[in-house]
Amino acid sequence: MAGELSPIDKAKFVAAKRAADMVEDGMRVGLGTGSTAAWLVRCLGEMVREDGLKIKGVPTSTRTAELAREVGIEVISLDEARWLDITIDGADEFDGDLNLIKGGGGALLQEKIVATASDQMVVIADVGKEVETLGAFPLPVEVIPFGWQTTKALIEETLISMDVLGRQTSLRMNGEVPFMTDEGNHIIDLHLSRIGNARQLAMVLNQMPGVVENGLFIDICDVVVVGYGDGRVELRDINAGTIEEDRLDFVEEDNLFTDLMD
Ligand SMILES: O=C(CO)[C@H](O)[C@H](O)COP(=O)(O)O
Repeated sequence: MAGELSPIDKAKFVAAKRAADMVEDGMRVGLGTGSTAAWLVRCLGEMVREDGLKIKGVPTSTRTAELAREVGIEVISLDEARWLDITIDGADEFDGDLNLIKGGGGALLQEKIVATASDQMVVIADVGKEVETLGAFPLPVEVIPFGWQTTKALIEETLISMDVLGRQTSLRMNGEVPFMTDEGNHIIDLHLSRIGNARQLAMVLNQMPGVVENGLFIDICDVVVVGYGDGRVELRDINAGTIEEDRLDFVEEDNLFTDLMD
């Protein structure tokens, strides 16, 4: 039942539901990856089925593509869409400038390509993802499998030369085998605790041979919709410099929520 959901799940749900209201008929929509983004896809699916909303979705992972099709959203590729009106995605951390760490779900490469090809990137997150300084969440770096141990060592040396706190790195695993991204790459997680200069680190990492992309999203996100476990949502808009507050009643009144949880 709905009442059994944790406050974090409720927070994710209200953030997703509020962001779904930003999607209009005819839009090409980037669909993020992760548990919060999955709520968004379900909300949009309901709007397509029940309200006749007409959108085309560009998923950022095979997981999201499957879910989007399942709930009735028309799926197209980024190359078919070329440019998107909006991308809505989750995040692992966001700071006061709306810079992000993403890639906890391993989809950072497609997520960054899709978000960058959008008029607007909206992040949906529970309030626990808000940080003063990025870095407590391990920073994912996507690397090609060829020579990954050499790339890992190079990253460690660079972290030392940049005087970054906490220089441990680990290859992400999927059970006994290295985790594989949708593009057939591996992920090295950087355990840094605190990233002093995220902009510089993002640039340095991407210059290394073997590195495909890193999970720092700098100056990409426009709006964060922050969800709280009691149903409140806040919209933080970096361009307008505003914070809007709203409240959604998710337990009694939302059919999607109760249907899914029953
Ligand atoms: O970047 C991501 C996937 O690559 C996700 O957006 C991020 O990990 C947040 O996930 P969740 O919504 O499940 O907390």
